Amino acid sequence: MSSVTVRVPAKVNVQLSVGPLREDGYHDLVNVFHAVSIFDEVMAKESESITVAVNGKWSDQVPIDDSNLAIRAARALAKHAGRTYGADLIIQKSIPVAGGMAGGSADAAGALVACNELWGLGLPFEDLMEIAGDLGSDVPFSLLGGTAVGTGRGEQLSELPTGGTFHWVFALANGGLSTASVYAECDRLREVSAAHVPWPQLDDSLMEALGTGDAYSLGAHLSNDLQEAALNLRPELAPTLDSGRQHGALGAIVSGSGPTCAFLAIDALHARDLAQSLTATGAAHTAVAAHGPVQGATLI
Ligand SMILES: C[C@](O)(CO)[C@H](O)COP(=O)(O)OP(=O)(O)OC[C@H]1O[C@@H](n2ccc(N)nc2=O)[C@H](O)[C@@H]1O
Ligand SMILES: Nc1ncnc2c1ncn2[C@@H]1O[C@H](COP(=O)(O)OP(=O)(O)OP(=O)(O)O)[C@@H](O)[C@H]1O
Repeated sequence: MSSVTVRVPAKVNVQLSVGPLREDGYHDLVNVFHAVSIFDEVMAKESESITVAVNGKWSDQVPIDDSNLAIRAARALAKHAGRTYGADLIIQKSIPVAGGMAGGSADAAGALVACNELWGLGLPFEDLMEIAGDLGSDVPFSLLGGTAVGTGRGEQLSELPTGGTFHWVFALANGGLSTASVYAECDRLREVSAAHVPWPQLDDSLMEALGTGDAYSLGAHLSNDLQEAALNLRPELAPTLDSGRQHGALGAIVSGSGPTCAFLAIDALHARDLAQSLTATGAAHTAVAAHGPVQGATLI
């Protein structure tokens, strides 16, 4: 086999509950991930060494040195297999960079699946999940896809059945936000308010909404403990969220660490109209309609 291609989805967090800061600098979470139909593609081609190239809209914002998460994933896989392997990784990027939609994690997950196939390793999914968890808290979910609850750092996953397809609009922002800075701002706000930080709990009403496919109830129960921090760092996101609500979004929320804003629509037609309204009114410069849940990293 001389080349393989893997398609990997973006994510939105429909519940992101952040526990107290841990000694290792991470936070324990209840993180309800939902994979949506905005995809990066990772192609792996036979080569002597491991390299990466990035094409597409956001390519100029992605590092192509050893810090690229796809390169790190390929190296971690080769190390796990105990041999030196090579692959030219070519990423077709559609997921916003540093947008809170796990774009880098998607590329890492794509590289794991693609190189496992290209190199004929045949490693089981569980091994890939373990390597994924060491690469980043969101990487296991990019492999798994669907809808799932993440605990620990977000890397310990349990799949959640959903009762239907949900329709979303994502308002993309100019420039990204660093995930670490948003968590740090969340800690700072908590320190200032001196409020007790409760242990994160799964929202039963949200679970029921997902299970029955009730978009109205899901919209009412979306929650993100990082939202206040993201809005503090990017105050211009507040009017974007308001605008989506005014145009009939069932729920409006910052996606993960932001700055992408996610809007839950009634159906596909409403999502299309909502995307148009958000751009026509200038509330977003780009708005993309998508649906979920979709599969995780998949060979195509
Ligand atoms: C905001 C989310 O995207 C929600 O899914 C994730 O929690 C972030 O996942 P990620 O981008 O894969 O993050 P990682 O690469 O593991 O960590 C980046 C940084 O985010 C912070 N971080 C991340 C995950 C977590 N549970 N607690 C944290 O405090 C830490 O400062 C860490 O150094
Ligand atoms: N393959 C990659 N694609 C995008 N960014 C990458 C990649 N590899 C490394 N990076 C670096 O990681 C940073 C975060 O990018 P990413 O797109 O993963 O953020 P994010 O979507 O906000 O992450 P998350 O939602 O998982 O917190 C970027 O600013 C970039 O410097």
